[in-house]
Amino acid sequence: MTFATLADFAATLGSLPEPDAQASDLARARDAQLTKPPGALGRLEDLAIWYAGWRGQPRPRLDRPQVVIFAGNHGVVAQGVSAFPPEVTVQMVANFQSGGAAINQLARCFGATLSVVALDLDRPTADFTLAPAMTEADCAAALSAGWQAVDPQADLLVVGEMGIGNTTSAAALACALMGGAPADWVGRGTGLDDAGVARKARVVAAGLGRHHVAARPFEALRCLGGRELAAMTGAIARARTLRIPVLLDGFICTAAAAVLHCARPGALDHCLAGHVSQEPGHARLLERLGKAPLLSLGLRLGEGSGAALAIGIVQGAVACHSGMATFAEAGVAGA
Ligand SMILES: O=C(O)c1ccc[n+]([C@@H]2O[C@H](COP(=O)([O-])O)[C@@H](O)[C@H]2O)c1
Ligand SMILES: Cc1cc2nc[nH]c2cc1C
Repeated sequence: MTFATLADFAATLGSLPEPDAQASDLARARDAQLTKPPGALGRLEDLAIWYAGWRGQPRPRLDRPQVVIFAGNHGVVAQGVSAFPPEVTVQMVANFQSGGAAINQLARCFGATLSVVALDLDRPTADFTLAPAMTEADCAAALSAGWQAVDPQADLLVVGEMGIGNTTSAAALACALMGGAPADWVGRGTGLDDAGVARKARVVAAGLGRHHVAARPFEALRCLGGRELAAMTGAIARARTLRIPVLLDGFICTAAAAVLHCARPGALDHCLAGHVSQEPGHARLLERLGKAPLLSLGLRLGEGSGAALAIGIVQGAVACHSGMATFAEAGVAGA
């Protein structure tokens, strides 16, 4: 599917599938019979039941995790908001393609396929302190690219990103969607010092002053976001239509997801927070979304890394749920 307008994309949120209640009920009943004290697998039990509901299978398999990394460049880097130069975006895309990045190693560890989608890297978005980051056509094209990147055969999706400057876009987007002050949403990103963080907050404030997007989530995405953020928004929505569970990565990924939540409450019910990153706005945003992260490892890399690690947690939960013997099968006495 290709979207020509933001309204075309928004229309896809009108009829989203829900989890299969019968599969969740049967999974819950199975969980109660497995050879462990009730609740002894903690959050893994809820995870397995959640996964079973979305997949529509009481005893699901998890065989085909997919990681997709979207890359974009940002005009707002002209404001001095990143510790790294913008050329790093295209250089890291080459690194992903040749297998040298952290995400290549992590995807391999968990048996996930990895796709890399570079979005017009030679045509950065506009500096949002001066103009909307994207035209409607650009934003719709990026949403479409995300939508199309999801493999319909995947049974778990990680969306990640690469884009020098994108923690500034994510902070502006989060502030527009959730309110509060720019200082609540900015952090060091790739390694700004205190003066850099203060400058970043002023840049976010300038963007919010210029674009009046309150209560218009897709306009906030268009004016303040970036192509890789819009692509993540599109991919997360597409996964929902396919009932593919999603693991959210760091601050930028979660800001992109929050657009869907604000446009249609419940639109992220198929998503779990893979981890909480070091970027201070991430924990705040997850709290606003009501999502408790699976991992908290002090990561601040992006590129899907924290969510990829969490694939292993979901694999563990599903393997126990679907592979364990019941008390009756194993001849183990109950409590
Ligand atoms: O995932 C996160 O929470 C995260 C936190 C800090 C930095 N990053 C990554 O660093 C880049 C953006 O940082 P910056 O300082 O250039 O805005 C981008 O490529 C992200 O993948 C990612
Ligand atoms: C080197 C580098 C690698 C990254 N991976 C994701 N974001 C990144 C930012 C930098 C600077």
